[in-house]
Amino acid sequence: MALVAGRKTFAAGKTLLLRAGVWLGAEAAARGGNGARRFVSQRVLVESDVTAGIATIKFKNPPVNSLSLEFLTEFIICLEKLENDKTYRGLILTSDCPGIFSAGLDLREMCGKNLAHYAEYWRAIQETWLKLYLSNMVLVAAINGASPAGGCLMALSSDYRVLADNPRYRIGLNETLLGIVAPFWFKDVLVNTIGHRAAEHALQLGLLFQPTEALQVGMVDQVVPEDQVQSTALSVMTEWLAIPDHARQLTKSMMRKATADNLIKQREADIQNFVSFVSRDSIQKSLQVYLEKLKQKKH
Ligand SMILES: CCCCCCCC/C=C/C=C/CC(=O)SCCNC(=O)CCNC(=O)[C@H](O)C(C)(C)COP(=O)(O)OP(=O)(O)OC[C@H]1O[C@@H](n2cnc3c(N)ncnc32)[C@H](O)[C@@H]1OP(=O)(O)O
Repeated sequence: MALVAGRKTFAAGKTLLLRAGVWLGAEAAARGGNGARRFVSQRVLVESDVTAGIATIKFKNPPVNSLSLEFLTEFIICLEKLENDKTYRGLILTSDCPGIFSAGLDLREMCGKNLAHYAEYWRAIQETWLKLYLSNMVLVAAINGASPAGGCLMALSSDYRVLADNPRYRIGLNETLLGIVAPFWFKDVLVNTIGHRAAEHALQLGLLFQPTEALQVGMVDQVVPEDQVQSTALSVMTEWLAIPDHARQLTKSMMRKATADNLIKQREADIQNFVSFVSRDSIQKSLQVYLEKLKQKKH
């Protein structure tokens, strides 16, 4: 396994410093005789079935798979590796943390840091989304836990969503409950998925849906018993992979390009908006109060 500190070049000529210890791994992994490979990085686990052309990324950033800068850096590298390796036509996104798909953006990255940090963080969030949303692979989200805000966005950016039938696993864009506003491109993805009226309702109230409600509103495509999430994701994937890649990829691009371009053409302005919004005293206060409430919940 190669442990390195280096630089990753992102769009717009910007760079994101890779933290020491990030896996850049040459196929570090055990390679079984049956075509199965397993890449190991600290926060992102990649399992793959070379014969089927399917990889599975398991988020492994306990306790809640928050999207910290370190997690995002590893995740982007893994995505790029899979995207560039033509062996893989399908990718399943799921979690290695019991009961949590992802708690969304890491609130600690948005609190008490300097402006340059907020800008670096937001660029990584944008990059992650663009890579997911525009992936040539078929993406299936096997949602095996709670999925608020940024966690929900990751699921919404997939091509198909399977959610475990557990009332504790709520999913939605709850930003207003934190006193913050979902960025326009989060909103666009939600509108594309559930329609304008339902999205307006859900966004203003910061609704987190239980599985049956999420299915009803169209936020997920299937709700299945918890122990069937992975097998269902796999059989959905097989169905999607039966479609010729070029036709499916062009269709996906036709459906998604305008939404992605909307961000791409104003990435820098979007970063500046985020930085000035999140650094306001009132927003810092709201985020701190929210984090404190999360901590106190236990006691
Ligand atoms: C004018 C227009 C300008 C527009 C500009 C845009 C501006 C802003 C954009 C921001 C967009 C943000 C999107 C987001 O993703 S914000 C994050 C939203 N996430 C949440 O609300 C989830 C919060 N967490 C939970 O609800 C729960 O933790 C849950 C995921 C359901 C898991 O519950 P449970 O298993 O009971 O675990 P705990 O709550 O006890 O949490 C364990 C520890 O983890 C910490 N934690 C939880 N979530 C986060 C998080 N998102 N970031 C950082 N840390 C988190 C929690 O505090 C506990 O910590 P500790 O053990 O130290 O007490």
